[in-house]
Amino acid sequence: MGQGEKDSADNLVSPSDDRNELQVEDLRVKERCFEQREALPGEPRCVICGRYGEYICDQTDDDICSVECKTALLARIAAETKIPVKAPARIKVPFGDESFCVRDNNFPDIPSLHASQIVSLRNKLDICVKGEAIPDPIMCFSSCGLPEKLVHNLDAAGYTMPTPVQMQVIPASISNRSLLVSADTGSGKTASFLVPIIAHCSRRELQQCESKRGPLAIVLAPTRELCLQVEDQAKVLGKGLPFKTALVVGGDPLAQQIYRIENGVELIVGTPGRLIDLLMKHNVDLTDVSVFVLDEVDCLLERGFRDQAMQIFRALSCPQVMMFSATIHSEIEKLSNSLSNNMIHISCGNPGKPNKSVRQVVIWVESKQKKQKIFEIIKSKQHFKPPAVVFVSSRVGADLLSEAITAATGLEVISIHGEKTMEERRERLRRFLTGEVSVVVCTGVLGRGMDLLKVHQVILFDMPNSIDEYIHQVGRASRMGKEGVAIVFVNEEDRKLFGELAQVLKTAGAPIPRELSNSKFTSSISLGTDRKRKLSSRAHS
Ligand SMILES: Nc1ncnc2c1ncn2[C@@H]1O[C@H](COP(=O)(O)OP(=O)(O)OP(=O)(O)O)[C@@H](O)[C@H]1O
Repeated sequence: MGQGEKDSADNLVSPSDDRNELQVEDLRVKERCFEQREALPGEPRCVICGRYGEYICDQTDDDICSVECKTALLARIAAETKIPVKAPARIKVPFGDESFCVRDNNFPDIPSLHASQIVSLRNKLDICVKGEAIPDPIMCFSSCGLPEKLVHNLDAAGYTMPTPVQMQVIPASISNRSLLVSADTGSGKTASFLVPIIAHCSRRELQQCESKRGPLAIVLAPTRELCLQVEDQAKVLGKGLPFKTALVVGGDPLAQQIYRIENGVELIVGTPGRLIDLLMKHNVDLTDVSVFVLDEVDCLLERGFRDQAMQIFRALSCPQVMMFSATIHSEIEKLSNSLSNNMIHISCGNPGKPNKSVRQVVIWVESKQKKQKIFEIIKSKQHFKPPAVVFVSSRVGADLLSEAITAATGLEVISIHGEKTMEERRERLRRFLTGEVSVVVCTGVLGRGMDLLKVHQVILFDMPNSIDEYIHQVGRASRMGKEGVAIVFVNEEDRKLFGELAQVLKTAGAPIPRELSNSKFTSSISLGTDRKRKLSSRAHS
């Protein structure tokens, strides 16, 4: 079919037709929207996913791109006009054999949300969306055509229902849209990109469209620990499906990583530096990569990483791009629009601020008193809530402080930072996560994305370099909305952050130390108070 030609929808098969069992080779039209290309300027767009609207739906005359989108369109209309649309019989298959992958039902369940319900659902869940033809949010994992084994794995992982960010990101991602997503720390962003990736890779495998091919998706993250965590979660959710992963980070043997990729993986999770190595020096074939995720995107597009991330992006053949962080600013938004057109912006909860579930306790501590202060906290049964993470600003500081706390309190305290070998970082993180050790002193390597499940207390011994890093570090104390505490040491040396810190504390309703609120580096704007009136009243007193 020539470009721009419109095929009569008579050739389109709809779920109500007799032939429920579509055979790929029988299809003369695109079955799934990801097979369809992006619409060129001036071309019709699919009313469901926004890709090239190659066909006209025979029942509504709308532009659509595939059988899948036709189904979604008819289902939505049926839901609105309450005409029951016969959903295909689901094939129940026993999950005995781990290696068994279940053919997913080819058609999404009937979405039961009316247009006005969608608006109120988004309002209620603080989901803000910006873009064209945005797919409706899902209410449950089984309502968007995921492989049944994947839904089973989600349930087994305790994910009984999607979080707000997952409700909106998963359907948008499955519709192959490029996304820029900002949502609170600990709100489930990782699964929101892993679930569609696993579904996409499993389908490609099921269709056996090519016997030998390269990886299908890449997730980029700024730290090795975060890559480890993302890959672990991918393995858990992809268990028993035709889905293999490769971890590509510095510090691990390069040859093993290349060998694993060349033996066939669906997903690569890596840090920019090592991935560039594979691309440039070892010519790993990434032509089949159709999904590119940048986790902690604001960090990856900062000076140090940006060139590498863009170099990897340019080596791919115009993939679906999905970018995630809890702190995304306008500069990142502008840059993201250059990576893909027709981008959907999704914002959930209260991003750009510390998670509301974290109680911020900021105390003024002179640098010379910091050690004594942290010893007191850790020795206090009332204030110390292990397991705890202590953030410092330097690698040497992490080693020295962990030794000092061990000596002063008798507790075994370990340090993690970039100078340690990958084995040491893995082993120390394992000991902390398994509860063998109850305090870890670290630099920013654990500051972003790390899902330190049992941690509900963080101590910022040193303030980080930016208020964004502050938001991510205090965010380690609360996952999925569970209460946590962040104890923060601040003094004059942190004056460049006083304004933003005071603003963040004021917004959260957290107490502000007098030295901070009275400092000349804390502008009245950040405190929302008129200091002149305050000073003149003191002049009279
Ligand atoms: N649908 C769900 N139901 C229950 N728990 C979930 C669900 N989705 C994610 N979780 C859990 O919530 C925790 C936080 O998830 P995740 O680490 O993906 O958050 P995040 O938004 O990426 O956080 P950050 O911004 O800090 O990286 C994890 O322990 C994860 O297992």
